[in-house]
Amino acid sequence: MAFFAHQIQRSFSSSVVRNVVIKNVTIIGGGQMGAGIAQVAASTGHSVTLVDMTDDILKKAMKGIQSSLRRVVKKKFSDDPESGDDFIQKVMQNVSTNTNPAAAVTSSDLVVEAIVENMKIKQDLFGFLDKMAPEHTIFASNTSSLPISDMASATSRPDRCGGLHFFNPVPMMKLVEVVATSSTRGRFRSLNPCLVCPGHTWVHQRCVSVCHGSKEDIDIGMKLGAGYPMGPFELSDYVGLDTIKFITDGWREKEPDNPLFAPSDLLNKLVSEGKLGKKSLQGFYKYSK
Ligand SMILES: CCCCCCCCCCCCC[C@H](O)CC(=O)SCCNC(=O)CCNC(=O)[C@H](O)C(C)(C)COP(=O)(O)OP(=O)(O)OC[C@H]1O[C@@H](n2cnc3c(N)ncnc32)[C@H](O)[C@@H]1OP(=O)(O)O
Ligand SMILES: NC(=O)c1ccc[n+]([C@@H]2O[C@H](COP(=O)([O-])OP(=O)(O)OC[C@H]3O[C@@H](n4cnc5c(N)ncnc54)[C@H](O)[C@@H]3O)[C@@H](O)[C@H]2O)c1
Repeated sequence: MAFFAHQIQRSFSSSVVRNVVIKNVTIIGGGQMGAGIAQVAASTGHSVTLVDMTDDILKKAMKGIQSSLRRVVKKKFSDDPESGDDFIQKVMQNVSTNTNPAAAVTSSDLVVEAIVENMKIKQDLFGFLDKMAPEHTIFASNTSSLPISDMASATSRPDRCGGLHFFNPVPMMKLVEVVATSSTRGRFRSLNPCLVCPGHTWVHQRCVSVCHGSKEDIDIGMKLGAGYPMGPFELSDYVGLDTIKFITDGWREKEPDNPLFAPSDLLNKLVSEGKLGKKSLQGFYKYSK
């Protein structure tokens, strides 16, 4: 994770990208993923600007980063709590917030987008930021399922666009997928991580066909029998049911006849009722603050 900013550079053959020193990182979207990415970027010494639409959202994000850092420090500095406090203070000093994306990218070396999983909204953002950011700035998306090349096409810098797909919760998960496109001609081939993940389609199939009344059994079964830390319904709540819906609707648009991607009435109902999972305190399960 310490070298996350360099991973994207290593996947590009272009010297323009490879020679950029990444110091200033702008994260657009201060939800669960954006806040986590801001935390790891700031913890590895980068100067981070976190952007979202309102100050309230950003305040909540900063609070979340601070409490996650406390959990990290509890382990990392278990025998030296004072150094732990210093670490938290230093990391928090590396993060500033802004509700104005244009101002936030003026001296950015790397922008990581972590907003809603919707191509049109992401393309609008990429197109807008392209006009505001310096020429050398690299654009990355944290998308779960959308083609990076379609976002890159909204910019004049497709050779400097890629994917940095972090996993949730970012401070705990050690995997980051680096996604290149044909324009970046990198060492990595362009891929759409979640579109090729059979586990996820298995979950979808189960949810469509058998979830009525048996989610607890499925979750317990997968934890006890397969060693998963969370069952598929718990994990869906953790990811966010709105995000899951965006992803699965996108799959269906691409392959309308594939029975694996048939719509889930239950998922649609929960999302329409604003039951988005852990972040709204209700999804498949109920949660307390
Ligand atoms: C109808 C439905 C259709 C479904 C279709 C499916 C469609 C496809 C879905 C695609 C989704 C794609 C999403 C995305 O693109 C990709 C992803 O990110 S997938 C998610 C990947 N993440 C996981 O799989 C997480 C699995 N869970 C875990 O690993 C653990 O449960 C946990 C989250 C680490 C929590 O651990 P627990 O033991 O359960 O709980 P604890 O609270 O005790 O935590 C343990 C340990 O971790 C520390 N910790 C936890 N969270 C944080 C944090 N945010 N920051 C810092 N530290 C954290 C905690 O302090 C504990 O430390 P300890 O006390 O042990 O020292
Ligand atoms: N949730 C996960 O487990 C997970 C894991 C990996 C990747 N992702 C991807 O990360 C992205 C974000 O997911 P999330 O779970 O953090 O979502 P989230 O709903 O928690 O947060 C999204 C944030 O983006 C903000 N936002 C929306 N449009 C914006 C705009 N135009 N400008 C600035 N801010 C804007 C929202 O206010 C919100 O705070 C999605 O593309 C998702 O697919 C999610």
